[in-house]
Order: sequence, then C-alpha cells, then structure tokens
Amino acid sequence: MKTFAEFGLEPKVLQAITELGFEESTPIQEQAIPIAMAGSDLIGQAQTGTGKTAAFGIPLISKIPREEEKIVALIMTPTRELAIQVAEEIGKLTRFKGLRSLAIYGGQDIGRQIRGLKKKPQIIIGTPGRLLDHINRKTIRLDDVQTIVLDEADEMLDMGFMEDIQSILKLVPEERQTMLFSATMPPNIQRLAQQFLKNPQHVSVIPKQISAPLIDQAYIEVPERQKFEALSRLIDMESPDLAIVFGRTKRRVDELAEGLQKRGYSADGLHGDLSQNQRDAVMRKFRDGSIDVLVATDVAARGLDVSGVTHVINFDLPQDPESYVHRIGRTGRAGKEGTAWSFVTPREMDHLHLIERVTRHRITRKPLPTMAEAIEGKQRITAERLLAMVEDGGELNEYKGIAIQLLEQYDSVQLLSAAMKLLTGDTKDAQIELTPEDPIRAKRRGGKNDIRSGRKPNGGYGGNRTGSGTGTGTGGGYRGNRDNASGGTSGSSSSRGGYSSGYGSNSSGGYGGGYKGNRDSGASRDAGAGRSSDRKPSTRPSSTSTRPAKREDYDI
Ligand SMILES: Nc1ncnc2c1ncn2[C@@H]1O[C@H](COP(=O)(O)OP(=O)(O)OP(=O)(O)O)[C@@H](O)[C@H]1O
Ligand SMILES: [Mg+2]
Repeated sequence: MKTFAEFGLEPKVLQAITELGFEESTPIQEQAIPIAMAGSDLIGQAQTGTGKTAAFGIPLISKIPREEEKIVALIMTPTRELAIQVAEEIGKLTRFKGLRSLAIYGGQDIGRQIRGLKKKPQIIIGTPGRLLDHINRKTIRLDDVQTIVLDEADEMLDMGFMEDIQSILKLVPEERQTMLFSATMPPNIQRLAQQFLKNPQHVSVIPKQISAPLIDQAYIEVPERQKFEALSRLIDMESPDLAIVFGRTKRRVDELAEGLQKRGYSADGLHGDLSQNQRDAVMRKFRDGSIDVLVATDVAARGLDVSGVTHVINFDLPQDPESYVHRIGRTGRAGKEGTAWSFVTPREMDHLHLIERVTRHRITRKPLPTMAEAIEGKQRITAERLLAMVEDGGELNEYKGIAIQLLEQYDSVQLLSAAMKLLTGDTKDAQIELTPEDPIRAKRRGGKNDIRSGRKPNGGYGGNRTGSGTGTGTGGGYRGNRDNASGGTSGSSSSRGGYSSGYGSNSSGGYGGGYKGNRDSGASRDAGAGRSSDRKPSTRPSSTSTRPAKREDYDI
C-alpha cells in the first residue's frame, strides 16, 4: 500500500492526514487519488468502511486554493447525518490548509445556513433537496463549481433524488470534474453517469465477497414475538461496546428504543420522523458514547462511520441484500473487526438465503442465547467493571475500613457475590410488547442479479423507475405499496402507480412484490407525521407522475 506522501500532496494536507492517524492509503484511495488528482472524472466502488470519503476528499481539497472565495466544490449525500459526517471529515482534512466547508441539509434552520454561506465556504456538502432550495433562493450559486461528488449515488436515486440531482448538475459548469461513488451500478446510475460524466475512469475494489471481510456474520432463527427477548439476551451475552440495532419501520424503532430503555439499556432511536435537532442529539450521544445502543431505521444504513461500533443487529431483516451489506458495514470499518447478527423469523428463511446468495457469503446459524449465557455476559461485564476499579487502586481507601469489618464477619465469596448481584442489577425484566411486523419474504428472483454486476438484487428496478407503465398488477411491489401509503400526504397514489408497475413489469419483477411491500404497507401510519422535508414543496416539479417519493417520506 502507498503512503500518502507518495501521492505528491501538499504538506498541509499531508499533515492533516497524519493527524487523522492514516498511515497508509486504503486500496480505493490508492487507485482513486492519482486519477482524481489528474482531474479525470471517476466512478468509484468499494466495500463499506474502506475510506471512500478520503478517496474523493483528498483530491477535492488539494485542488482548491486557500484564498478562493466562491463555492468551487459540491458534495451530495443521501442523508442528513451523512452530510454532517462528510463535512466533518472534510473539515479535518482541511484543518491546516484552512479551507471553509459547510453542510447544507434539510431540517436545519435555513437562516443559520444562510449565515454560514456568508462566510464564503469553498466546499458545500449537502442533501439534494435543501441544496435546490438554496439554489432557488439564490443563496447558493453553482456557477463556479469545479468539482462535484455524488456519494452513495445509488441510494440518492433510490430515495427519489434523480430529478433534483439532474437539476443541480445542469447548473454546474460543464468544465468540471465529477466523481460518483455508488455501491451498485444499476441502469439509472449508468444513465446518470453517461449524461453527466466525461470519460469516467472506473475504480472498483470489490473482492469476491461483497461484504467487508472483517465482519463476523451470524443469524438466529426466532419467532417474531420472541425477538425482543432474544435482543436483550444477545446484548447481555455479547456486551457490545457500541451497537446499532436496525428495525424495519419508524414505529418499530420507537418501540424498540423504549423497550430497551425500560430494561435499563442505554439506548435511543433514530429515524426520519424525529426533528433534526433530535436526530443530531441522538447521533451526538452515540458518537460520544453516552448511549451505547443506537436503534435505527435504514436512515442509518448508509455511510455512517462511528468508531467503536462492534455490533450490528438486524432486529428485522432488511428489504434487500444490498441494504444488508450496508447495514452490517456500520461495523468492521477501517481495518477493525465487527459482528453482525440477524434475527430471522421462520417464514423469512428464504429471504435470508437470498441475502446469502447475493452477497455470496454464508451466514452462520447460531442458537438463541440462553438465559444462562445472558446472565453470564452481564456478570462478566460486572466483573470487568470491578476489576477495572481494583486496578485503578487509589480511590478505594475510604471503603477499605468497612470492607475489612465485613470480611471479619462474613464469608468473602458470599460478600463478593452479593456485591456483584447489586452491581449487575435487577434480573426481573420489564415485559416488553412490540407491535408485530409482517415477515419479509423473498418471492421469486431473476437469475443474474447481483450487487457486483451492478444490478439491484430486486431485479433491476433502477432501469424502470422512471417508467410509466400502466398496469395495476400486484407484482408492482414495493413502490406501489409505498405510494398508496403516501397518497394522502404527497402526490396522488394513482400517478405513482404508473411508476411502480413499471418496476413490476421487469423481467424479474414480482420478486420485490412481497417483501418491499411489507415495509411500506406500514408507512401509512407514519407518512406525514411531523417530518420535515429536505425540500420546499415549491421546488417540486409539477409532473410528479413518474417521480418516486423520497424514502425519508415513508417509513425510515
Ligand atoms: N488510509 C486510512 N487509514 C486508516 N483509516 C482510514 C483511512 N482512510 C479512511 N480511514 C477511516 O476509515 C473509516 C471509514 O471511512 P469512510 O467512512 O470514508 O468509509 P466508506 O468507504 O465511505 O464506507 P461506506 O461505504 O460505509 O460509506 C473512517 O473512520 C475513516 O476516517
Ligand atoms: Mg462512505
């Protein structure tokens, strides 16, 4: 692997990289940085947690002169949390060079963003909706942009940002460098690339197994109604440093977070119906370790990089294999090891096998942790806490008098056991009832779809997403359900129906029909509930007929 000094970077950027503790470049960085530094357009694909942010970030900041006063670089991300995180990483990389960067995302006070823009940042990192909002208000001009990055491009398109991205890209001078990073290369990404990238170089570091090799993957077959018990036993047994628990819907996440709190875990929930302030607060608490279990919808599946996440638990299986890869990729990052567990209800076994096939990775079956294992795990933690304090020494003096007295009267094993029992906490656990979710099921699946060939595992829907089919068949699948759910709040369900049927008519359509639908059928109760859109309604194009709604508007 190359050291960063070998890329001919300026000293101030090198200094920042050293400060970040990066010693050698990762494979995607080694390949992408020289190409990007030479100014070429680029399409990058690499496993989760392998440093794609710096792969585009380093060349991007290298190009910008310190005295620049205009917006010359724009990075787009699918979620707000990711915009914030990428802005932080860019901030760290430009620390010594002294560039200004700003995150622009929905849900944050626009006045505050406008004040930030007055400081003349050179680099903007934002979600497409809010970016367009600023463009329409003329608070952001893209006339001088020389570098564009689309991070998690496939996810942005999945979330319905295609038109927004196209509108934005059309406003950027043609003389520019465009870099696109995507987990997959479905047809719509390819079209986007064709339309907006010039002779892009493909940089792909994707080994045989798509998921990161450092993640130990296991599953537990467990009936829906026993899942919560399984979760608390698993957490007790494994005692993660930090864990992310993924739930299928917003309601699920709320119930899980509340249930875990009732049982005394330090947990909190993250999903798209929370205010941005709440979302920020939860992420802050998770990053600084004041909570150790983050319960989240797929809003946290992509790109999030929190060091110390040792466990990812799929409380509910994800919609599709690709989402599985991204979810578990929140652990096992930057060369560290991680563990991923998935709960699979008996009726979801097919779906699990589908995930195994597409990811080309066997997921090990493990038994439900027993009560004894859970208790043992808890006791181990208590013992560790005790020992840490013993090794710490000093501060115990004021307890020693009473300890000696007690030991004179009682058996030492008896005493220590009692102390440990107190420390471990009450084992009488609160009863937690969750609203049951329908199982996710894999129906039928087309032959060659796989993440690495760039096709969505659910059958190339990317190519059809802007289709205008007219069928009403049930194979139409998830978009159809999703749209029904949202019909009352944005757009008409019938117009969107055309879109979904286009998907269903795909050669391998029907596969997505059942399992996508499950998630979204629950969306109706959540749709519109206090969410804050990433965009102003006025920026919505009038012809919404072929436009999928954003994922955030639904159930994550
Ligand atoms: N060369 C390096 N050496 C050590 N650590 C690195 C290096 N490059 C990046 N990292 C760290 O690795 C972690 C993962 O990086 P990053 O978030 O960019 O991954 P990613 O490839 O974008 O993952 P994802 O697909 O999940 O978005 C970050 O904490 C980052 O600081
Ligand atoms: Mg990333």
